[in-house]
Amino acid sequence: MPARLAGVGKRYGGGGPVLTGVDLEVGTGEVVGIVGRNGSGKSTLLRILAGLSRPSAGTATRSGRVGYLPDRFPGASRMSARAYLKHMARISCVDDRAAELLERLELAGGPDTPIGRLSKGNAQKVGLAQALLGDPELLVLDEPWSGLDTVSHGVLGEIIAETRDRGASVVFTDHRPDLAHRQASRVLELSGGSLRPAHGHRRRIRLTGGTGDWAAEPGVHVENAENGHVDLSVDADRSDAVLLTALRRGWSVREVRE
Ligand SMILES: Nc1ncnc2c1ncn2[C@@H]1O[C@H](COP(=O)(O)OP(=O)(O)OP(=O)(O)O)[C@@H](O)[C@H]1O
Repeated sequence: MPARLAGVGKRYGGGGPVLTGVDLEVGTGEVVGIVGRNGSGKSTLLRILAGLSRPSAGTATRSGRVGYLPDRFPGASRMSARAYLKHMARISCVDDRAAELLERLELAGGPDTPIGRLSKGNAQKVGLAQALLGDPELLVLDEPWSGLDTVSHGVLGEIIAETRDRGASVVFTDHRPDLAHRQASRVLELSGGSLRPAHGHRRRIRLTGGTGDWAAEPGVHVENAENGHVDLSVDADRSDAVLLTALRRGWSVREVRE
C-alpha cells in the first residue's frame, strides 16, 4: 500500500481542527482526486500524506519514493529551471531527466531562464518536473492544473495516466469536481474536516404530468415536487435511463440542464 492515513487530525497552534479523523488508503496504481472548497484543508491533507507535515492525531504512513508538487511552487529563485532540477536530482540521488521533462511540458523561455522570471504556469511546470524526478511510487499533486494552459492540461493528463500504468499511485487536489472525475479513478470530497465519496457530474431534469415515485430510483434525488411537476437531480451517466423511464411512466420532459 503506497500510502495510508488512519484517524488523522490536524490543528494549527491554538486554532480549531482543520482535519478530524481522516482515513484514506491509496492503493497501487490508484488515482485519487480530492475536491473541496477553499480552506477546507486539502493542502494540509496532502502535506501530511507526502510526509512534510505531522498530523496532530492519528498516523500517516507511506512506502517508496514520494514526488510532491506544492500548491504554490516557490517562484522567486534566480536559479534556472535546468540548474534547479539538476540540483534536485543530485540531492535526491536520481537520474537528471530535467531536459526531457521540460521539453515535454514546453517550458516557455527555455530551461536556462531564472525561475523567478517565469510566469505562474511555467514555474508550475518546473515544480511538476521536480515532483516527477526519480519516478516516484506516490505522486502527490496540489492543484496541479492551476495556471496551466489547455495544451499543458493534456500533457499533465498523459503524465498521470503513465504514472498509473507503471503501477505508481497519484493523489491530486482540485476544486472542480468535473475535472477530478475525468482524471481520477476515485474522487473524495473534503468537508468539515473529513473525507467522503464525491458525487459525480449531475443533471437537473424537470418532468411534468406523470405518476410514480422517484425516491427509490438509483442515482436520482428529488429536489422539488409541486404543482404537477418534479425536479430531479440525476447522476449524469444515469440520465438517459431516467428519461426513458419517465417517458414510459407518462411524464413529459420539460427541461434538462447541466
Ligand atoms: N501553516 C499554517 N498555519 C496556520 N494555519 C494554517 C496553515 N496552513 C493552513 N492553515 C489553515 O488551515 C485551513 C486549511 O488550509 P488549507 O490550505 O489546507 O486549505 P485548502 O483546502 O488547500 O485551501 P485552498 O483551496 O484555498 O488552497 C485554513 O483555515 C488555513 O488558514
